[in-house]
Amino acid sequence: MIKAKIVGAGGYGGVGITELLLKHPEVEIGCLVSLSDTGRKMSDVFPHLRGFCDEVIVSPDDPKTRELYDVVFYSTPDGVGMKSAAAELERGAKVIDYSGDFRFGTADRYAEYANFIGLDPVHKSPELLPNTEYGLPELHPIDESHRLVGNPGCFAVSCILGLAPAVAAGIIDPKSIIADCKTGVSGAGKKPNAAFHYPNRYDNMNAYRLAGHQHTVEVEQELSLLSQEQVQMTFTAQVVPVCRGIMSSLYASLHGQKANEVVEIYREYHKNNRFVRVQDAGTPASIADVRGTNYCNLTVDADERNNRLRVISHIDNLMKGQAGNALQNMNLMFGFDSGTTLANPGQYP
Ligand SMILES: NC(=O)C1=CN([C@@H]2O[C@H](COP(=O)(O)OP(=O)(O)OC[C@H]3O[C@@H](n4cnc5c(N)ncnc54)[C@H](OP(=O)(O)O)[C@@H]3O)[C@@H](O)[C@H]2O)C=CC1
Ligand SMILES: CC(=O)N[C@@H](CCC(=O)OP(=O)(O)O)C(=O)O
Repeated sequence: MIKAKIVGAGGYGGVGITELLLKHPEVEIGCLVSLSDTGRKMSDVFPHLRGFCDEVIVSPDDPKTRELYDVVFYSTPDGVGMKSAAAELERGAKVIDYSGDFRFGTADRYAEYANFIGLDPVHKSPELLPNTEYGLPELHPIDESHRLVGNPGCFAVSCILGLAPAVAAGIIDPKSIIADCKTGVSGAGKKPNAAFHYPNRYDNMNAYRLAGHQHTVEVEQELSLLSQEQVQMTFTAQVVPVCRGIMSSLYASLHGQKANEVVEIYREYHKNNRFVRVQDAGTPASIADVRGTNYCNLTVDADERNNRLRVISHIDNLMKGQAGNALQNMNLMFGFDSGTTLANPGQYP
């Protein structure tokens, strides 16, 4: 049995990993840390956990936080994990951070990301960066040797899994990619603000951060590793009035392949990726098929009239886009089966 600490337990990613770990046969939740929910039982903050997780949430400076936990999840905004992950690693813990803090392997790459989104470009623990892994196990095998993982961004997961086969096979022009991505409201986290007030969200939708969304950097980074050329894309994030789910519509210019050939390339690329399901355009698909699951469903197609790839990628932003993927990483980092507590079909409708 391993012990877990969850920092940011009071937020969506924190409750998400709590729900999953409560069902995990090899993990016990040892410590829940947050800011404004300090002193409250987890089940008072999230009543559906009553009787399942009545642990009291502690503040980041509580002595309990300094005990040794085998795994520490940072479900916190950018800039939190990078300040205390080194101490966790020194104590002997393994660390999985959900933010952008450990998605880049050098201080320069981190600075590029931070500058792109207007954060302080100086990483607080640059010495850790050579040992971090970009935590998308479908592209970067994760195993027991890994001690620090930067869990990817939610849109990034949907785009990278949906474009990697085409980029790796060289069947598209890597400068022609368009990612048109829609997310549910939970993507913005739990803290209320005016833009996410009910009247602004209900019966409404909008594109945002057109000047530069933070996930552009990691998608281009990861796809460029698979390509002979630097990948550049046009990325449009949109928020739509659903609670959880991402639908990314991905387009690029093909070099003449037919739809059935493209589907075969995708099936071959993802054949060992248990959480990626490839289907052709004849099969209906929606976010309802992945809600509450760790699956990424890819509908793969070619518009043969215009010689264009079209892939529709569906994930649950809080699962494969966040806590589910984090648990997949944890399973691999501790030598458990990657699907422990994750290999289930969710609930429908
Ligand atoms: N929501 C999504 O779809 C996805 C989010 N992410 C990333 O996951 C991370 C968490 O996101 P999400 O769950 O949506 O966010 P939430 O805002 O729902 O949760 C963040 C939590 O972190 C707590 N927190 C903030 N600073 C600290 C600190 N210094 N020490 C301890 N706890 C702290 C907050 O406490 P308090 O509320 O009291 O301030 C809150 O409980 C972010 O990095 C986000 O960008 C990644 C993929 C998808
Ligand atoms: C609706 C909304 O605001 N969604 C968030 C998704 C959060 C996320 O994935 O956070 P990271 O940057 O840590 O990956 C966004 O677009 O920023």
